[in-house]
Amino acid sequence: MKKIKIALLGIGTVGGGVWEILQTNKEEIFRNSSCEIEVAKILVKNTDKKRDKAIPQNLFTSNYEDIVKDKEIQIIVEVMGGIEEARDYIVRGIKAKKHIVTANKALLATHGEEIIKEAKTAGVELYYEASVAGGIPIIHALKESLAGNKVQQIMGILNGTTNYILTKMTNEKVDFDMVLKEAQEKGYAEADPTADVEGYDAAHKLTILSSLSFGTSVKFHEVYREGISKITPIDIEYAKELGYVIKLLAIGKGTDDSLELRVHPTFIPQTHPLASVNDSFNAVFVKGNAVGDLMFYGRGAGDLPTGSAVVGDIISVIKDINCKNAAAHAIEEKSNRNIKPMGETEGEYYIRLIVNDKPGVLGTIASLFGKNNVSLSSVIQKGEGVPSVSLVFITHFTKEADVQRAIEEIISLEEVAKLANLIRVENGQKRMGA
Ligand SMILES: NC(=O)C1=CN([C@@H]2O[C@H](COP(=O)(O)OP(=O)(O)OC[C@H]3O[C@@H](n4cnc5c(N)ncnc54)[C@H](OP(=O)(O)O)[C@@H]3O)[C@@H](O)[C@H]2O)C=CC1
Ligand SMILES: N[C@@H](CC=O)C(=O)O
Ligand code: NA
Repeated sequence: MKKIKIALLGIGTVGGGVWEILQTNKEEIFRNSSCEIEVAKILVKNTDKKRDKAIPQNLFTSNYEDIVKDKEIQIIVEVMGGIEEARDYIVRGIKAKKHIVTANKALLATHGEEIIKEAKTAGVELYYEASVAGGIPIIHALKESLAGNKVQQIMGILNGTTNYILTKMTNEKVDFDMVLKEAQEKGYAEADPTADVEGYDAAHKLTILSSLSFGTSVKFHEVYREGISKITPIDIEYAKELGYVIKLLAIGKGTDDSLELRVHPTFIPQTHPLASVNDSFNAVFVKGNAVGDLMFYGRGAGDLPTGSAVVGDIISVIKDINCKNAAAHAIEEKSNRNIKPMGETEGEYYIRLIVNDKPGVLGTIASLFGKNNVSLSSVIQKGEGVPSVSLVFITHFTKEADVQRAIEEIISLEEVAKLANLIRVENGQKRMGA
């Protein structure tokens, strides 16, 4: 029986899932790869740590040299996280002619281009299915099954933590801070939740997805990013009243000459397929010019779902080694499309203002929207009889820069106390009259 030796860099949540799948699904893995996979070494920070899996102690090392210098190890599986150390280990592994599987979205979003170049130069394989939407096979789908399409749009719920928080806020009408605290206590959200709640994690994933979808090298800093920490139960209630739900969406849209890349809270119609993706689930909606609309749904995190993607990648490497099939990558391709500045993007907008309820205030605000080419489709006023009221507007299809200019002028009015929120609306298409 042919045996292939691999090393794991890390055996935390994801590494533990990989270990478990390799033990439990030996038969299936052999059937699909014609190989027996042996974990020859595991890199950890602390070799003395008590582990809840029965792993032979002699596999552990805290010295990367034990792995990179071992000629029998053919595949390095990086599931340790972090950026600079992971980059160094991966590049050194590639130079030592080892194939790489990684789950590290932060690394790929920041150094993907360099790593892919190194892998190509060395003639080794690099797979990263687990880096976007965990167990959902979206990378494979874009690289293989959808390779004959011009991808026009990708729209995803790519972060489980924020989707869990927004779902709870929607169902239980509770504040962001309260749900976050509870999610941290239950271990759903990290102690430092910034990467998730401020949209960095989703933006890392969108960087990788849009590079593949649009065949161009997208840089992380080119993705517009806004998190969910400013969303309140009031906005969620207005969304409901207007027929929407609020989701943190990662959106990539491509035309022949430009790309739009953004992560932000979004109003989506209650009837949109992404509206019913709840709790910590992920989903990716893809529109291809041949295939039409597709939706991928599943678990974007967790030991076994993410481990499933990693083990699938290990098997792909084994197949490639055996049939010498070079993988195609787009992260390194140079763009011939401009990334649209946020001001040039177009859409509909939900705008909530707190104003002093004086005669004429609505007219003044409406005329400032009009003066800046922003046409309004709905207006709601709540809080009659009190000095401050909420004024809620949904605009027609309009340019972001026009909306921002109108808001700047509106909030400088004496009668306007503040802009309580601005949330972009995705209707999928321009509506009648927009
Ligand atoms: N958790 C998830 O559901 C998902 C995670 N990912 C990605 O997978 C990667 C791993 O995440 P996760 O499993 O959650 O991480 P964990 O923190 O659970 O585990 C990290 C593991 O790597 C080891 N490690 C960390 N840093 C070093 C280092 N500098 N040198 C040696 N060993 C190190 C740790 O060692 P020790 O055990 O000694 O502490 C631990 O075993 C990340 O890139 C993450 O973004 C992707 C999709 C989903
Ligand atoms: N923190 C991420 C998990 C892995 O990608 C999430 O909440 O989705
Ligand atoms: Na995936």
